[in-house]
Amino acid sequence: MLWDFVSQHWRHAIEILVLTFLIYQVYRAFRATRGARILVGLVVILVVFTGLLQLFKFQVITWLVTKALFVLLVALPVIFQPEIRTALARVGSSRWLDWLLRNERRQVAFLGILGEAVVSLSKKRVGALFAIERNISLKPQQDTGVTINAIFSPELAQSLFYPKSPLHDGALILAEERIQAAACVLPVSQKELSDRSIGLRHRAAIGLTEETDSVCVVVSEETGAISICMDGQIERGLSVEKFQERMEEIFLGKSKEHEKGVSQESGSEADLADSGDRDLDGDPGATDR
Ligand SMILES: Nc1ncnc2c1ncn2[C@@H]1O[C@H](COP(=O)(O)OP(=O)(O)OP(=O)(O)O)[C@@H](O)[C@H]1O
Repeated sequence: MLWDFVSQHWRHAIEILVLTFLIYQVYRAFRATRGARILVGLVVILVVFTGLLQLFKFQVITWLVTKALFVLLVALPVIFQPEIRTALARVGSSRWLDWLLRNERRQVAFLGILGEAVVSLSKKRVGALFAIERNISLKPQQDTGVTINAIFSPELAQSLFYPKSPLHDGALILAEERIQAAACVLPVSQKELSDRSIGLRHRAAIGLTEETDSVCVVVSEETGAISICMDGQIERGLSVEKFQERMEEIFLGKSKEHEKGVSQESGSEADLADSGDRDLDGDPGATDR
């Protein structure tokens, strides 16, 4: 009985909620403007008038009012032009937009710090493995290491990976732009890689990204080479510029024009999947799938 009622009317309930929300937002945007009273007055007159017409069933007047309403609808944006501009300006500075912009600014700052840390570790040939949490929680991997829960800074990252530091072995887990834990053990990929020289640090990065949607960044202790792992793929031997570019693409959704050129040169995604390897930047580094 109740189920029948719910299955018949759930769409109406959603419609009512959406309309209520929209009407309230329009009211909020307009309430402090000069035209708000005119709008309220118009709506009241319209409701009363339509009610009376329904009650007395005056057909000709109803027809006239319907036509006039159409003209009014076209005229409304002209009459309320200043109010609409103010309301739109308010939407532009709304908290939602602020939140989105702030979020992007935080991500940009985070990528800047990560870039600084990675470049410095690479120059000094200090081995490092960063695992960046996205939608899937890395709590199980965090629990294998030592909780840090600190603001992420290049200096702290370098100290943690410093070879004589007690926490330098294993991965640093980053989540919500903070260092959550250090010396974490990641699942090592078992798949066969075309490059057999790939060691455990890189395999652990591949392994984690096979199991989760996280992104891993590896700095090789041997060569200082920078790699990015995502979806079980590794992109190796990235230049600093290429690394920054790829990270922006992954986290900010920014794609650079000339990347199209690179992908055209090195073949489509499907070709790459077939070949099993791909060169990302013409360096000796390759991508293993
Ligand atoms: N399962 C794991 N999870 C996290 N880190 C790991 C794991 N296994 C190994 N490591 C890290 O990798 C280091 C060993 O790296 P190894 O030399 O085998 O790898 P590599 O991929 O060749 O890296 P590099 O180029 O830096 O030498 C260990 O000291 C440890 O810090």
